Amino acid sequence: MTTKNVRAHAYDILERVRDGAYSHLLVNDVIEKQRLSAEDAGLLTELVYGVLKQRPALDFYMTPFLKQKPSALDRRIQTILQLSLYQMAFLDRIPNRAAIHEGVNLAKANGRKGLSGMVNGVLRNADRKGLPDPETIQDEWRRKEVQTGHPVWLLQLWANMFGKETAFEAAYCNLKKAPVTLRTNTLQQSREALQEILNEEGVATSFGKLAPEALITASGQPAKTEAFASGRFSIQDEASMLCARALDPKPGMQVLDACAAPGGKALHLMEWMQDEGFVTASDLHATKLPLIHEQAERLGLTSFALLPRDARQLSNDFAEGAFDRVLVDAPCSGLGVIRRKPEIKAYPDSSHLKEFPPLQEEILHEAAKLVKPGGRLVYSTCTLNSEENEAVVKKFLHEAPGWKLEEDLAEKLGLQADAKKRTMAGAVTILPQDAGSDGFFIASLFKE
Ligand SMILES: C[S@@+](CC[C@H](N)C(=O)[O-])C[C@H]1O[C@@H](n2cnc3c(N)ncnc32)[C@H](O)[C@@H]1O
Repeated sequence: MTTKNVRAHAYDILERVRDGAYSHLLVNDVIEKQRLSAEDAGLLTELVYGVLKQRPALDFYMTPFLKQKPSALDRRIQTILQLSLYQMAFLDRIPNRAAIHEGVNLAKANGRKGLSGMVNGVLRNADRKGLPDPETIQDEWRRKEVQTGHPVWLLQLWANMFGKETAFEAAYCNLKKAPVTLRTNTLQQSREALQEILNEEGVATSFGKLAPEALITASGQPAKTEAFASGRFSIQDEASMLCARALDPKPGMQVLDACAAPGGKALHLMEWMQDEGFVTASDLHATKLPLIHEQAERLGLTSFALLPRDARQLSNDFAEGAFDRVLVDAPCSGLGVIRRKPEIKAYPDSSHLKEFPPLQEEILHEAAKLVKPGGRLVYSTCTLNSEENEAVVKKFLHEAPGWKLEEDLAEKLGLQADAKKRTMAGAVTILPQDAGSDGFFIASLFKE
């Protein structure tokens, strides 16, 4: 495949993401179906994620060379300019003239022949006169929007929660590449033994900082190893590994994962319990459940059942107090996983965030009914939004008598003071800058 074709694929993906598709699924799909070489796959990933991460900067760069605002451009032309400017501003290995030439060709190929002259003019001007410097932006929020690629509404949301400096730090961190983190299947070997096995297969790793079962990939392709095929590990973010630790189910227990797909935590819970006991992995979307079955087979795990259910109606299936442990890893806005899914920050304002708390509250109440007296309920999200995290838990505690937060959660998880200080007692908030994991929230509840 030529670099030119890789750009055309990147453009198609970016346009489809603007229509609501998920970048990581499309990128993986093109890499697989087109059988891209490692080099082409790297370039495609870089172009798609780079543009999605840096959109505010790319629009800022094109502005001096346009007659209208970037948002008023023909949408396809805006995407083509973003893609070309990304190569010019961020990729040293691509000469500007190649980026310009291919940008013009993309405009022609996508039915924008009449506008290809405009693309040519903007890009040539940018090349000749140089790109504007974000440091010259007077307003601090707008400047940070351009520098971090995060919209002002999101920076302000985080500044209200964590303070301005911490919020900016999280946003800068999201510009980095997310690590590929591996969860040792401790039923097969220790983390140290897995590290050696992977080393022999050409995958170098270091120990994770948050979870004792985590390895961080330094080089190589872990998903292509024999060790992966034979179930020695899974790929899972490190912060999300802490859910099993927080829930801490013992072998032989009855456990419910109420929002289980695609299954990372449910499978971890089975490993945690030595595959003894029973994990009911339930999810609203039946189509997502077979993947859990497939992964369980790979990992050699058998102690589970899959259940396609709306978590708001689980008490139709189970008696009150049927489970020793219940995990609610709730559907959320995903503001902690922006590095992996940068389109998450593309909303023009925060109004879409309002849809989540009512659903989260309902699921939490229903799940709580199913916990045995003396049992434990863990509520987690991969978002950094107090309305979906602390506020949901506080409202639940207010409405559900007898429930309390486990105040020593941060200590139990072995976390630094920061994770605890940022939120209420009995919960932790992990930011991407803490240990390189995703942003994550966990609260652990028990009923007296
Ligand atoms: C954050 S993801 C769960 C990730 C999963 N725990 C893991 O570790 O792989 C949230 C899940 O909730 C599911 N979901 C959304 N609404 C739901 C509902 N009303 N009842 C049950 N599951 C729901 C989604 O399908 C999604 O798979």
